[in-house]
Amino acid sequence: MEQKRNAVAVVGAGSWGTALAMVLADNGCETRLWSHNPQQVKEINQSHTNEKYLPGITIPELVTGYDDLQKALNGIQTIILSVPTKAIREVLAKIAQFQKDPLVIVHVSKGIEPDTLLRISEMIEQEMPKELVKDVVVLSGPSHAEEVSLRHPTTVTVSSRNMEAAEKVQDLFINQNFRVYTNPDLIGVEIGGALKNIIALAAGISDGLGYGDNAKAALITRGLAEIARLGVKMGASPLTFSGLTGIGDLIVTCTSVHSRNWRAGNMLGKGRNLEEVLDEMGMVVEGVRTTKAAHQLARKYDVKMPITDALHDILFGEVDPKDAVDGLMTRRRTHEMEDLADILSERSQHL
Ligand SMILES: NC(=O)C1=CN([C@@H]2O[C@H](COP(=O)(O)OP(=O)(O)OC[C@H]3O[C@@H](n4cnc5c(N)ncnc54)[C@H](OP(=O)(O)O)[C@@H]3O)[C@@H](O)[C@H]2O)C=CC1
Ligand SMILES: O=C(CO)COP(=O)(O)O
Repeated sequence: MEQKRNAVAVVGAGSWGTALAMVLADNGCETRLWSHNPQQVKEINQSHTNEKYLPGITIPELVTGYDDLQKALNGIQTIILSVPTKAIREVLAKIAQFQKDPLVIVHVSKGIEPDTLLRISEMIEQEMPKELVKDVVVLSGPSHAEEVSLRHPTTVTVSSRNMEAAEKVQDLFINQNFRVYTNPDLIGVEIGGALKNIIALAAGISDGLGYGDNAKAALITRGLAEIARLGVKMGASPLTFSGLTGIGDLIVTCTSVHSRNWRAGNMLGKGRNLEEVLDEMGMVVEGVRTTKAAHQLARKYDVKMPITDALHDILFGEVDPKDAVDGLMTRRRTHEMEDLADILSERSQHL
């Protein structure tokens, strides 16, 4: 593989941080993988494994584990932020305590913060002092860590307000197994990545209830319609939702047993309760908090999001999943494309 000589810090050694560290190492980068768990760092450095998050996978020698965040970032210009959305502010606040030079911050998380309703790039800009941020870039798309760590062909997209920064990140990650595209639509890329987790939970529930492929196709297609309606109202390009970070990530997450969101939904559909499902997963299920945020966003932007609302009722209103599906199927009859067409026409009148 092509040899490059950058040093990069990956902040967060869960499934995704570890798989991305492997891609960087394959590209010849000196890769520092930080975890807040010293035992895990010991395992990474001694056995070159991360059994909890990527069982059976050997991590390349160019990846070194760090449990000291300041040491991991010493002399580093680019960090890959790979902790769950809920942990982002806490980790950034730690970095801001010692960091002196501006960083390129590449975030790879898929969520929206409830209550503030901020996308992750906005959370980073709010949490980090301006002088410590050179650029913020998002990397997103249909990419299960389990398959990336096996070097199976994978495609993702990077976006940023500064497309030169996005192109540098494209160059950092791209290789023969990991193809990286660019897209200037930062809002669309972040919204697609975050909201697909809601639909993946719903698809898991549908499968858990014993429904079939027709129901799954309906959820993916109508799920995409409501994600696009909200995204376009928030300023995204409608085209982005037909790309990797829209339909691409919906397909992979709604149809794969690797998806934690699908798996959690599947258990809910089989009658388990949310608390015990999250305990059993032991890994992040981003769609739960993002459902709360999207339910709030639908009201803020006055957008119809019936699948999100139904999932909100199941997760937080103790509505029985079967009743929620019945509710969706008996909604007032409607035109398939009308709402998005209205939103686009309203938007063009404001241009
Ligand atoms: N897994 C995947 O295939 C993909 C995931 N993503 C996104 O990447 C993000 C991370 O997901 P993923 O790696 O899968 O999650 P995991 O649950 O696999 O791992 C999360 C990691 O973050 C650590 N962590 C949790 N809270 C904190 C904290 N407060 N401070 C420091 N570290 C913390 C965890 O540590 P501990 O072990 O101690 O809990 C763990 O190492 C999510 O937003 C996800 O949607 C995106 C694309 C693919
Ligand atoms: O985002 C992902 C794949 O693109 C991973 O999805 P889960 O978080 O549901 O596992």
